[in-house]
Amino acid sequence: MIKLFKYLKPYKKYVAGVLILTFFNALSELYLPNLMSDIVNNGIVKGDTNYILKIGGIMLIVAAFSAISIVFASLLSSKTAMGFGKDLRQKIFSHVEGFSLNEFDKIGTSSLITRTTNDITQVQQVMVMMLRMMVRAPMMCIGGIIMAVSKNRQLSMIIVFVIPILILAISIVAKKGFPLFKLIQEKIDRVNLVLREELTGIRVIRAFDRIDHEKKRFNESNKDLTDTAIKVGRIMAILMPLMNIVLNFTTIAVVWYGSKQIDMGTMQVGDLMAFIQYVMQIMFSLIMVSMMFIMIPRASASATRVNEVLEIIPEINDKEKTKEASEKRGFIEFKDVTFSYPGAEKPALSNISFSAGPGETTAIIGGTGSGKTSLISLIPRFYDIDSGSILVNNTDIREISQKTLRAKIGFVPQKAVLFTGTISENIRYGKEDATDEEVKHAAEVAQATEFISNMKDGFDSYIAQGGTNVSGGQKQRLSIARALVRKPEIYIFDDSFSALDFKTDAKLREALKDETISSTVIIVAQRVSTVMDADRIIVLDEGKIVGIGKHEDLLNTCEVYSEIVSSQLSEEEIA
Ligand SMILES: Nc1ncnc2c1ncn2[C@@H]1O[C@H](COP(=O)(O)OP(=O)(O)OP(=O)(O)O)[C@@H](O)[C@H]1O
Repeated sequence: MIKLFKYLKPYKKYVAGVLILTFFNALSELYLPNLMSDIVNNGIVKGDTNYILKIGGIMLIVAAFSAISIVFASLLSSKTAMGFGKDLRQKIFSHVEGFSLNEFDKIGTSSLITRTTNDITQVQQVMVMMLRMMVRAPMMCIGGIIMAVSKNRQLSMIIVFVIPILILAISIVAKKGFPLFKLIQEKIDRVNLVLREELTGIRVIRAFDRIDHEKKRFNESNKDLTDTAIKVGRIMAILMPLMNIVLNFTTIAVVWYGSKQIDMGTMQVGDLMAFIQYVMQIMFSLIMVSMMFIMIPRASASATRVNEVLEIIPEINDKEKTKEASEKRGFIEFKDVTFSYPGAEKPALSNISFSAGPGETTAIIGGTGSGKTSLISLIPRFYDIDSGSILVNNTDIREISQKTLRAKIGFVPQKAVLFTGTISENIRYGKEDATDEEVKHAAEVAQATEFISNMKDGFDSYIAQGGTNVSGGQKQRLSIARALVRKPEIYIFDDSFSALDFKTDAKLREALKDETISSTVIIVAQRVSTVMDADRIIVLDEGKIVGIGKHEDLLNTCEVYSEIVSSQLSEEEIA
């Protein structure tokens, strides 16, 4: 958790303020019983009303000072903790933004969400408590002991006897509870994961009538979390009554021996009353420390999880000195590229070599799992390759900054992703400063204008979370428009026409021809009709190129291609 303290740096003035204010608060609280003993011994016992009023007045001032200082200390500590949480969430978010897809797979989306929300809140809560208790608890404990000893040395022996008992009790309870805290956070992760899967997969769950099964799965993980939390709660619940028993017995002992001393005339009534208050203060400060001991392990389990994310060094980084790609536009070259996913037994792609240039359309076809998506994911450097090189405009993509590289690319993913916001906002995602004309033009080329104008608010119509209020084909067209508005050097379409009917697919490809005349186009497709006209067709099979050329050539030379073609087209279409 200490590692996270560096995020407190911007708030050091606040932290200093809290420490100073709690210091004064503790001082005044330690002073109050002393004043009370004075009022009893010299005012009440002697019947001196003036003295009572005078010391009473001072007591009121000290109490008011104590109250004001604690109010401001609370305010500052809350501000610090909230700011700390905000900064940390921001830090995680921007760090995670730099992750390659491998790192996302490693931690998992659900866990990343829990870590950014719940885990940070745990750390934040303890931060507030620590700020307030760090100075106050030791001061009240040590100060209380000093004051108590100064009031009566003999009676103080009771405290010496009780403190080790308390410390022992706290340590036993804490030792039992510690391991369970980490477990709780992991179980929250699990609940989040199940919930996420169930919410995103609700249609499949209903269609396959698996609601009962999913309910059971959620109940199991929910119960698991609850059981662990109850277990921790039970262990921790012992602590408070235990403390109270010790506290009450201590008070009884103090009153017992104190009254005997008063009887013998070796102690004054006021001193006994002050002594009892000091004992209370010592005990309460110990209770506070023990509460901190309860919360710190949980927060430190959370802090470890947060640190795990922050300590991941993204595999894909820009070199210190990045090159600008040359003046050339849109040239792509794969030179003997081999790539494997981490932990995979064999490469997803082996010895891939080809080149593509502006004004050309390169299509990639192959059976499912043949490596098409993997291949095009390498161009924007979503993953780094094992061997070989990928050149864009004659420069290795590892030499160019990721920002420069990606600015050259208009990427349309296999699964269209839209963001909450209006249609025009979604299209403008490709180019922030696109004019209304540019947005409209992109929509037109993507064959989206018709359905957009049929929507209630046209381009201002609202896209619901996850794009659920538009159809699959409409989503695809909007994500195509988003790439088009960028006017990039390189277009990558990953099976992006699959949800379109044949007519729209043909119209869209026709409109794209004019639009992409000076750009390099790479299209991944399952349909032969989509790739037939391409300048170059790459046929993939089990991660290897088994054919490369034009449609007519491949029909005669590539067995895999002719099999795909004959399974899809009629004799006349092939000719
Ligand atoms: N993130 C990943 N981690 C590990 N292996 C993966 C990952 N993504 C894909 N693979 C594996 O790589 C191989 C190629 O997958 P890829 O998605 O590139 O195929 P594809 O040709 O695009 O298939 P489809 O047409 O079904 O989309 C498959 O065997 C797949 O199991």
